[in-house]
Amino acid sequence: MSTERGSLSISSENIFPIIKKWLYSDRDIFVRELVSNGADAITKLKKLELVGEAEIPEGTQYKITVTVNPEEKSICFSDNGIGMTADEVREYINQIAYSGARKFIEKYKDKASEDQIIGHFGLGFYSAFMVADKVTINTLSWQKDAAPVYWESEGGLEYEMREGTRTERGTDVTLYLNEDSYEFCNEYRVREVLNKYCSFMPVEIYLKNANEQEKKDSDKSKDEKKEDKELKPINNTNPLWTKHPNDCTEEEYKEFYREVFYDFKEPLFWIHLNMDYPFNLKGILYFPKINTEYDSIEGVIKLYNNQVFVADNIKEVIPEFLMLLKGVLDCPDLPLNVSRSALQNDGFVKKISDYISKKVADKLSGMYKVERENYEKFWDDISPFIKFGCLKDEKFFDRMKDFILFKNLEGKYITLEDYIEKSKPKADDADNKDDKAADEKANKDDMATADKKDSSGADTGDEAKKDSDNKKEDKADKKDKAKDDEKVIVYYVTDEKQQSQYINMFKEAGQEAVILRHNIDQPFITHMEYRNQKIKFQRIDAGLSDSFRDEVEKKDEKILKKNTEAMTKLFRKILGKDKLEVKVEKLKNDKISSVITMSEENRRFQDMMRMYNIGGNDKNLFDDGETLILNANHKLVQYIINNEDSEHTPMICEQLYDLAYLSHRPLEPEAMTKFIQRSNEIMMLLAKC
Ligand SMILES: Nc1ncnc2c1ncn2[C@@H]1O[C@H](COP(=O)(O)OP(=O)(O)OP(=O)(O)O)[C@@H](O)[C@H]1O
Repeated sequence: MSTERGSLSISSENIFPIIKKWLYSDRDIFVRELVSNGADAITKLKKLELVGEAEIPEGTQYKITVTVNPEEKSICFSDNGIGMTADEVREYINQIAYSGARKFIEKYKDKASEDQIIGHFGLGFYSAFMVADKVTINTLSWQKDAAPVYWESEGGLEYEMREGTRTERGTDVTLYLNEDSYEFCNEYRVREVLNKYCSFMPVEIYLKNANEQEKKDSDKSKDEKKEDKELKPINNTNPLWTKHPNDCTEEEYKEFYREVFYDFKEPLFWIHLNMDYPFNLKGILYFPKINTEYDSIEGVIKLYNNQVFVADNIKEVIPEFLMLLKGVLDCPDLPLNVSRSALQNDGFVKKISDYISKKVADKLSGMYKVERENYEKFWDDISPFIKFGCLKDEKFFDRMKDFILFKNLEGKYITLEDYIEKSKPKADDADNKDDKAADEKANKDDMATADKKDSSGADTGDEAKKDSDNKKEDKADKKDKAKDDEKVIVYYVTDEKQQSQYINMFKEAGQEAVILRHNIDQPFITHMEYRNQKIKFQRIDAGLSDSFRDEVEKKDEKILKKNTEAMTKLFRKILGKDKLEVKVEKLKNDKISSVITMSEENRRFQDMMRMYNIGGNDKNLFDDGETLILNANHKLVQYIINNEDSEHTPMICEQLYDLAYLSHRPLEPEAMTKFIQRSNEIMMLLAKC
């Protein structure tokens, strides 16, 4: 073959600046592209062998060798795949590779900076020119009697082709690096890049340093040379996700997790996705052990395309809440050479995302049904993730809503249904009692009306019926309305230490409450209320139900009212809080002197204001809506009621207020200082010193 020269028909002034800018952040991508080309060449040859077209000597070890040469400032990608004939080089390299690049640029030239492109697939061979001034190809086709071809191009605009010298089937692509890219002839740097992109490629990849090899060869004995041959590939060609789940052991899953995520804490459990239809998707999602004390949980989902790494955490493909997990996903069908915004609108991508979300919900609900014990054991770790998923993905919420657990005051895990069931009998009893009484009354009224009308002698049978019907309708209306108002209240605790006084009261009254102490719980319960209009969450200190109070006789009621008025005046004056609500009540637990309650709405609103730092030092804003309940069954309260003017009353009032406040929310610094001082004074009074 005579030497052949030509120019590559691309308009150079457009292409380079764009590609350079576009690839700037991850120039190392060329390694992935060239190794992938080698792997494709091997896969093609294997296929030809499979269909009986190509005859390959037995024992052939397919491999790709990446050789760095720091002295020559080059890097070479060598494979023993299909190779190319001169015609193929003309077609695939001179035309297709370049026309591919050109098409690509035409499509993205206006968007390159803003609209980031996901995978850089599609650029392939051309990406070599991002780091190299000169690129050469030495190739020999698998075909019988094929002649070797040598090809070179400087700058990627013109090429030269002639007969080559290669004697073994396959292709070498050598890049003579430009000054800015010398890092890519450093063995460690290249190893790093190979580990990033090629750790799980399906063909063995070896990394060599040409200079060291030469040195070793000259120094070494024969035995040592043999050792070199047993160099280990840098990759694992059969990553666990490619195996059938039935063939994987627990230890293998754990080891793979350590290997990929360098996390030496064992994962809680995992989901192995293995699907061929209607799209091809394989992967393993791990639920890592997390510490719920910390707010942020960061996971990583690695996305692969046919075992070639594409990127971490591509949110267009992976449901956002899954980013809290750690995992690998291999999806060969993904259109990765398109822009991110195109992916967002891609129905197919949406389907994948939905499928993954469904699989995760299936696994979790399956665990709930079959391995409830394990599910409970993991609950504290997985619940922030599940709740986040419920907030972000309505379908996930629908699938998971019956499998949300709540830890109650006894430390047992119950579902919302369990909770409702437990609080139902009382409500039902009351309901039934009321209904029965109302029914009886309505019947009696009916009869009385009928009697009356009858005795007057008028033919009012119909009217009486109408009247009775009206009453019944009225009753039904009222009942509906009552049902509407009668939401099941789910009481909850956010801080077991701080709210211990309320917890004790709840426990004594046999009242159920659940513990919701994670940050995600507030938005989550708001969402639950929105989705389930029959329930209402209420923090344990939002109010006291009748079950905490003594039954009060009529005459006592009057006294309590009078005391309430007196104490309101007194406390407002002493504390200087003229909006403070005070109530004197008879609480069953006579060890409790004072409690503060604040309506759920007010507290949520104030918590939100605090979170966003609105309202600053406006104390009045935050005192708004609180009620101080004084227990008339407690001796101290009785004392101040009876001794409003005593010398110690102001001190006792302040202390009672602070003690109640402490169970509700931490004291502000100034109040805390006063509280400590006052406590000391009280002890001094006790010690009479
Ligand atoms: N190492 C190789 N051995 C054999 N043929 C190769 C090799 N490298 C490239 N080719 C040929 O050159 C063509 C163009 O390569 P290029 O990398 O530009 O695009 P591609 O591999 O087809 O697609 P992609 O953009 O996904 O990489 C390939 O399709 C292949 O036919």
